[in-house]
Amino acid sequence: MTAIISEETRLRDDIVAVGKSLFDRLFTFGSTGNISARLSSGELLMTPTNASLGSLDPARLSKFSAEGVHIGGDKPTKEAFLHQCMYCERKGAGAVVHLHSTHAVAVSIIDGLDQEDLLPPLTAYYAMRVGRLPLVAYYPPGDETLANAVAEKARDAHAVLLANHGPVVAGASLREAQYATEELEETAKLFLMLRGERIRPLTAEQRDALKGR
Ligand SMILES: O=C(CO)COP(=O)(O)O
Ligand SMILES: [Zn+2]
Repeated sequence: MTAIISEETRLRDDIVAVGKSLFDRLFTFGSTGNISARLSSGELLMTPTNASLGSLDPARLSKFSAEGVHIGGDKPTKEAFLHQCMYCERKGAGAVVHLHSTHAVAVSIIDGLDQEDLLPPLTAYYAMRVGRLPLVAYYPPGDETLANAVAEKARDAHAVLLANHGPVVAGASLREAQYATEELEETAKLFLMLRGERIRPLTAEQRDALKGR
């Protein structure tokens, strides 16, 4: 007999697998970071507050109705409003990943970078998966007034960097959000490694040639 696995069961398992993979590879630490994903009904699954992404329980993920009401699972991440505001601004988003990945956090603390586009297009994959990375001003974690600041920046960018905190990235699918978050972190690492060197980022023409890839 073939078991029919529902969309929700599969998505719950995917969130747990992506969380564990990111945690095991040191993309976030302790109980930091949170993940959400959207079901075709418009309902959202989210990681619970104070949970380690390395040991999530699929049955205990928080669930929100399409109208944004918490309807099941453990108490949701304190950044639930942040995830919800990304879905509002990014209509095609199927998932949102927020991490405290070290090199991206370091970039979020450097003064004097272009606040509308923090990192140069060092590689083709950064240009393809992230594109532009604006900075969102500092707010304490879980501060709901952060939503307006994020909404403003997320209107024209699917990845934003919270000052002195970490990245928030939307993707059409959970895998796309994961891959873009990883690309962002690796590019932040490259950027820090190359500080003080004369560098040769992609030109505008080279970037344009990547559109649609
Ligand atoms: O990253 C975090 C806060 O910004 C983690 O918070 P939660 O444990 O509430 O998800
Ligand atoms: Zn955080």
